[in-house]
Amino acid sequence: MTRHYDYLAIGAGSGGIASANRAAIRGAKAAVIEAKAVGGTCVNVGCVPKKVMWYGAHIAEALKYSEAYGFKLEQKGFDWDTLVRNREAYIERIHGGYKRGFDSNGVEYIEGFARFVDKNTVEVNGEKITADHITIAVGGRAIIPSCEGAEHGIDSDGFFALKQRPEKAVVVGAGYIAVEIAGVLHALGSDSHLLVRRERPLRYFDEDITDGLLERLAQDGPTLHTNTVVKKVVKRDDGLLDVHTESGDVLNDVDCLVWAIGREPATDKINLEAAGVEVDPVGFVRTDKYQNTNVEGIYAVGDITGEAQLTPVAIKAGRLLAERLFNPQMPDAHMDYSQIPTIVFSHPPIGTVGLTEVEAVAKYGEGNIKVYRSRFAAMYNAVTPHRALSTFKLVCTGPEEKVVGIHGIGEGMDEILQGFAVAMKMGATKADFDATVALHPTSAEEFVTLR
Ligand SMILES: Cc1cc2nc3c(=O)[nH]c(=O)nc-3n(C[C@H](O)[C@H](O)[C@H](O)COP(=O)(O)OP(=O)(O)OC[C@H]3O[C@@H](n4cnc5c(N)ncnc54)[C@H](O)[C@@H]3O)c2cc1C
Ligand SMILES: NC(=O)c1ccc[n+]([C@@H]2O[C@H](COP(=O)([O-])OP(=O)(O)OC[C@H]3O[C@@H](n4cnc5c(N)ncnc54)[C@H](O)[C@@H]3O)[C@@H](O)[C@H]2O)c1
Repeated sequence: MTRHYDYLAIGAGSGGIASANRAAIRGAKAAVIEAKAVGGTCVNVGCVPKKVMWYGAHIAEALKYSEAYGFKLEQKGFDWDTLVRNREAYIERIHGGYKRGFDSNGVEYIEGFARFVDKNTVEVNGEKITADHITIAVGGRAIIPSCEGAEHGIDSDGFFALKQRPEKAVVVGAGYIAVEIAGVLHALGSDSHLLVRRERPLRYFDEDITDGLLERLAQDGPTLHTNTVVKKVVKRDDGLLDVHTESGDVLNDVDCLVWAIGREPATDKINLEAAGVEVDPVGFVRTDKYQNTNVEGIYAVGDITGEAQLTPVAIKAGRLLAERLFNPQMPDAHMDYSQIPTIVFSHPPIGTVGLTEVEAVAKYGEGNIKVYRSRFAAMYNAVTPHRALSTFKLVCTGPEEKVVGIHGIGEGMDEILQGFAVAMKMGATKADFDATVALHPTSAEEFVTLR
């Protein structure tokens, strides 16, 4: 007997889970197949453990500020193991929540690695499973460079598997993951080094914001090595690493090397050819705006599509796909990939939505852009010896000064952005921002008092 479903998601990560649950809620007989752990990258080796580590780093920072707030604390050290244990217990509870969600929605959870047999059939653990609609939601994995000794480094999965705090860590890369991991390690007490190939990390972010990041890194952050490319990694007899750069420098005595140079799609082992699904030269499954692949009845959502690689994007795309397929009220449902807000959990966090100043000038012309920015000391650290500046910025266009870009680096930016992203999505102008009464005293009020 072959099991048959109306809807089958391959991969129980953000996109697969969300789409299967929504399909079942809309009445479809749905299943999701997972090779590793329910929740996928985000829950197990991504957003969730990262944010827990970031909160740990946040507490370390608060302890540093505590003296200026009058606390006389005797610190007895930091126990990495406790933080990791509590983090993993929390993730276990999330797993339980997902399983209960499947049960209550009527989604079948199948453990195993799926491979296509034909356009309506996959094979899992030797069993053939068929479905009318199949969604590829298999996500991606870290890229490891090909330099000599690269195998001595770990990726972000390896970072979350660390049993103890590294003494000296080198993190290679200039994107979200590199900035976040290097920042956490620094705050938790490792001698942390961030190696970027060019002149700054997060090069595609608004320059005022990355200027702010550079300033903060120089004040209190991992040591930044710009224009630095790793040439080879040598593992010594004592187990430590020497990381050699193209320019001849060597970072010695490294006990943790993390590669964070981007992620690649995991489409190579699922026998897509059998289904006739085309991938781009990198391996991403390109879709139309309805998440349709080139094969009828096969869809793709999440990181595997090469679109903004963020959990809420995978979730929204997955849910909207299920609505389109199984909810007669929503035959045109599809994801709007414009104006996606995003946070980098640096120290302090960076938040951004819409166009950078450079992108706005390219799109609308220099004469049609008005930029408002504020550099200010957040009260939180201004009363301590660790006074540091935040940068908030609005990019506006046209005579009505429609807000097309919101950017900030500063304490609380991770929680501030969401509401402002709603305003921007609704087409808010600078005058709308100004007409809103400020919340005082907050950092957020800077956005409605910009001159
Ligand atoms: C370190 C890190 C930090 C991150 N932090 C954030 C953050 O703070 N905020 C944010 O929005 N995003 C963050 N992301 C990105 C986010 O995790 C991804 O965008 C999101 O998980 C993508 O969801 P997905 O469903 O496309 O894929 P995934 O979550 O990767 O899920 C794919 C699943 O498919 C499974 N699978 C693969 N092949 C098969 C197969 N053949 N059969 C069965 N199962 C299979 C995998 O085991 C995996 O569980 C982070 C990512 C990383 C790596
Ligand atoms: N806070 C968040 O929302 C969050 C956090 C982590 C990851 N993510 C998602 O996961 C995706 C992957 O993150 P990422 O940081 O791995 O990738 P990324 O694409 O953001 O950044 C990779 C960086 O590595 C650099 N790079 C590439 N090859 C290199 C090499 N050989 N040597 C040195 N540097 C090299 C690139 O220039 C780039 O800056 C992100 O694009 C993001 O969408 C999101």
